[in-house]
Amino acid sequence: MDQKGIGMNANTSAEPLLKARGLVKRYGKVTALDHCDFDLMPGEILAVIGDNGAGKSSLIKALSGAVQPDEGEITLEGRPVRFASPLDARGHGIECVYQTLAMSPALSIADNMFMGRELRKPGIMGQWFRKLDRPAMEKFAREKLTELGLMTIQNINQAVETLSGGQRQGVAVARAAAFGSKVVILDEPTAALGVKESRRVLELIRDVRSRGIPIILISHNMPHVFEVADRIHIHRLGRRLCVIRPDDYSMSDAVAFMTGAKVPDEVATAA
Ligand SMILES: Nc1ncnc2c1ncn2[C@@H]1O[C@H](COP(=O)(O)OP(=O)(O)OP(=O)(O)O)[C@@H](O)[C@H]1O
Repeated sequence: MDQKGIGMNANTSAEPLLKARGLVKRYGKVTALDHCDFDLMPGEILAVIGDNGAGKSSLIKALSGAVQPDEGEITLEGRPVRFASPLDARGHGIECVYQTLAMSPALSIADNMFMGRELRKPGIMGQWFRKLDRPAMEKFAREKLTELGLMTIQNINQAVETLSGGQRQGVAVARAAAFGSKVVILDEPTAALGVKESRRVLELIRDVRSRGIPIILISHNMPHVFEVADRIHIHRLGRRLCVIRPDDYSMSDAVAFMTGAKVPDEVATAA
């Protein structure tokens, strides 16, 4: 079905930046994605919510190259894509920050920001002896963290294990935003954080959006979802049930849709 009838923001006329149609993912006898559709509009924060086991992770994994769907099509900026791996998806500008952050705790912030993309010294030292250009990496990391207002971090050479949970999440998001990403996917970014740190991460999510990068936010935290999301994709039984805007529905409506206690009306029809 198309997007008619869904109350949307100023992006309504735009084409989805990232779109999926009819995604199917089976694990043996379990159908984790059952002809699932998905639309991420340019510049929006799209929350993905759903009950445990509804298939949210499977959807995100399919969109970020961590699993290959058995059926269906994904398009990025209107072009069909097929991601062989998360690295492949990243190469196309899709950055995923997982719950279990892919960071090396003992390495510095600068090192973590560059993981797999280190800058080498110019000339023979870099090309043949693989010497890292540390000053350039530190400068870049410092600039990016400052841009996102994350310079509460004192020392760029500080090991990531010495950072607070919120700061770590910040580094991961800064990393995603710094490398020219087209889409940033955040999986439960506030799950392990305290109130103050969660606040900071929510602000950071808005900052990233204000830089024009759309965000997919998977979260079980309804107040956070309702606070930052432009639209909310509600996932149920392996597919998109509907998409709502936080202004049009209450949190209890969303939970009722998610659990099947209530059937969405046409304002919320997208599935
Ligand atoms: N690797 C796997 N092997 C077998 N079954 C799987 C695998 N991954 C997911 N599933 C199954 O697919 C279904 C959807 O799981 P998925 O993790 O995508 O849901 P979810 O909405 O992210 O759940 P949660 O909120 O609990 O993390 C579940 O029934 C799950 O058991």
